[in-house]
Amino acid sequence: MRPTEAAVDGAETQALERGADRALVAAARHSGGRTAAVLGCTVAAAAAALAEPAVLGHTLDLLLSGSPSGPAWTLLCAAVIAAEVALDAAAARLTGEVDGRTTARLRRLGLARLLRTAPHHAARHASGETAARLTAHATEAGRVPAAAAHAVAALLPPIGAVVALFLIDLWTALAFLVGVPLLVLLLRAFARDTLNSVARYQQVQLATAGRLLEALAGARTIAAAGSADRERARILAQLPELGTEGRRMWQVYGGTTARSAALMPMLLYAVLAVGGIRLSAGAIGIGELLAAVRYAGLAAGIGAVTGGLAAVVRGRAAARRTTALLALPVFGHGRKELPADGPGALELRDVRVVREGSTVLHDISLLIPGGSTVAVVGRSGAGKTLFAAVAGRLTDPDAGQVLLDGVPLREVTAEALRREVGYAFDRPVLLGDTVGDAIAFGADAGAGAGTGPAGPGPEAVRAAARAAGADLFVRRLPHGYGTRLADAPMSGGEVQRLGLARAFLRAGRLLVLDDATSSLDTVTARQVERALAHEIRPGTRIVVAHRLSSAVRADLVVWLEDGRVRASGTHDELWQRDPGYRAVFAADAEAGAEGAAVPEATREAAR
Ligand SMILES: Nc1ncnc2c1ncn2[C@@H]1O[C@H](COP(=O)(O)OP(=O)(O)OP(=O)(O)O)[C@@H](O)[C@H]1O
Repeated sequence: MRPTEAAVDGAETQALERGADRALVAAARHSGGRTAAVLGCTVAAAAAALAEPAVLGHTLDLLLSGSPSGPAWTLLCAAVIAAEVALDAAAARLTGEVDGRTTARLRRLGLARLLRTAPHHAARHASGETAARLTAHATEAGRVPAAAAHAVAALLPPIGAVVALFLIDLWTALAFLVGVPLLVLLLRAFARDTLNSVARYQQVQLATAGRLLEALAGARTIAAAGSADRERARILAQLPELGTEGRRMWQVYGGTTARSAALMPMLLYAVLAVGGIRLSAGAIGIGELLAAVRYAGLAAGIGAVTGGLAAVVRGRAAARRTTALLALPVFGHGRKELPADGPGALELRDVRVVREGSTVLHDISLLIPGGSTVAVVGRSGAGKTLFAAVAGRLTDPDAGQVLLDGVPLREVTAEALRREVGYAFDRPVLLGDTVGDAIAFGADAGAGAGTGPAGPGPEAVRAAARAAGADLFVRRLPHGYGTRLADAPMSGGEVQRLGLARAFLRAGRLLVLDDATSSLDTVTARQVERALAHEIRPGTRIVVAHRLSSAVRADLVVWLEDGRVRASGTHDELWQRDPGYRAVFAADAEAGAEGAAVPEATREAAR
C-alpha cells in the first residue's frame, strides 16, 4: 500500500528534524571545545549564583553575632560575587565565538552540498529560499549550541535553589513548591506557542524571499509588461501574515514574561510569610531567612529559562530549513580514469530520464563515433537539453548508462570529467572578477589547448576568445581582458561568446554546446563553427541546435521527438527521406537559410 501524503510528509519532517539535530551536534563539536567551555562557564556562574545566598546569609549571621570569622566570610562573599561576574563575561564572549563558528559551519556544509548535487536537484528550492536558508536561517540555527548550554545552566540555579530551600527549612520550601505547577504550565505553553508561530514566520520569510529573487531575475519582463505594481503586491502579499506571526511571537514571549513576573512576587511573599513565622518560632535565623528569600527568587527565576528556550526553539526550526539542503542527493564520482588519448566515443545504452514523475527521455540507445560532430535537433521540449546533460554528465539517467570511450561516466573521476568534458550554454553565467577570469574559469592544469600547470596563460585565453569571436569586443573594453565583469555591460550574444571561449579553452575529448550560438549573428556563428572544426582540440562535439546550418555541417544528426530518437543519420539522408524532419527547420528553410536546398554544397563550403 502506498503511504498517504501526510504520512510521507510526517516521515520527511522527522528525518529533517533528526538531520538538523545531528548537524547541530556535529557543528557544536566542530567549535573546538568552545561549546563545552560555554557550558563550563555558565554552570560555574550558576554554581556561584547558588553559593552566594548561602554565603551571604551565613556572613550576616556571623557579623550579627560578632564572630571573629565575620571579615573572612565578607571577603569570601566578595570573591563569590566577583567570580560570578567574571564567569558571566567569559560565557558571553565564548557564546559569540560559538555562534559565529556554528553558523559558518552550517553555511559551509549547506553550500558544499548545493554545489555537489545535480543541477536539477539544486533547483528544487527557489533561489531566494536557498539564499534565506544559507543566511538568516543559518544565523538563527548557529545560536542553538550556545543557547542550549545557557538553557541547561539556567536550570541549575532554580533546581539548586529548591534543594537549598529544603535544606534551610522544610515549611519554607513547601510554601514555595505550591506555586511550581503554575510555573511548569507556563513554560510548556510558551514552548508550544513559540514553536508554532516561529515555524510559520520562517515559512513566510522563505516564500517572500523566493518571490523577491524571482522578480529581480525577471525585472525586464516586469518592466516590459508594466506590471511593477502587481509584482510588488505579489512579493509583499504575505507581509501582513509575517507581521501577525512576528507580533504573536513577541506576544507569547511578553505574556510568559509578564505572567512569570506576576507569579514571582507571590511566591516570594509566600516564602517570606512562612519564613517569618519560622523565624519568630526560632526554627531559623535572620541570615537563613535572607538566604531563603534569595533562593526563592532564584528558584522562581526559572522563567529566565524561557529566553534560552525560545532561542533553542527558533534555532532548531531554522536549522531544519538550512539542513534541508543537506538532504539533497550528492552527485558522486567514481575512481576510474578515461583511456589515454581516447577519441571521445560516446555510447548511450537504454538511457531513460524521469522528471517530476514523467519520463522525458525514453530508452535512448546510440553510438557516437569518437571525433564526430553530432547535431541534436528537434522541436522545443523534445528533450535536447536533457540529452546534452546526460551525454556530458550534468545529470545521471534514471535508467541505463552513458559510456565515454568505454568507461561508464558515473565511474569516471571528477578530475577526468572536468578535464575531458566541456560545456557551453545558451545563457552562460560568467564567474570570476574580470573578463579574462571568466574565460579561464575552471581551466587549470592540463585542460584544453594552451593551458599550463598553473592554469591557462593570457595567450591561451586570447586564442580561445578569438575562436569564439569574442577577442575584438573584449579588446575594446576599457581594460581589455582585465576589465571587471561588473564594469563590462554585455549583450546576450557577447555573453554567449565568452561562454563559448570558456568552453573552447578547456575543450577535452567531448564538447557539448547546448544552443550555445543561438544569440550569435550568422557570420559569427559560421566563424565559430569553422574554429570548432579547425582551431580547437579535435574531439567529439554534441551540438544542440535549432539552426539548419548546424545540422548541415554535422557528421550525424540525432532527431528527437517527445523524448525519443525519432531518427538518426546524416542531414542529407534525413532531409531527403522525411518531410517531418524538414518541418523541424521549416522557418529556416522558408527564410532561404544556407544549405536548405543544397546541403552537400553547404557542407563543402563550411570546410
Ligand atoms: N527539472 C525538470 N522538471 C520537470 N520537467 C522537466 C525538467 N527538465 C526538463 N523537463 C521537461 O523535459 C522535457 C524536455 O526538456 P528539454 O529542456 O530537454 O527540451 P529541449 O528540447 O531542450 O527544449 P528547447 O528547445 O525548448 O530548449 C520538457 O517537456 C521539459 O518540460
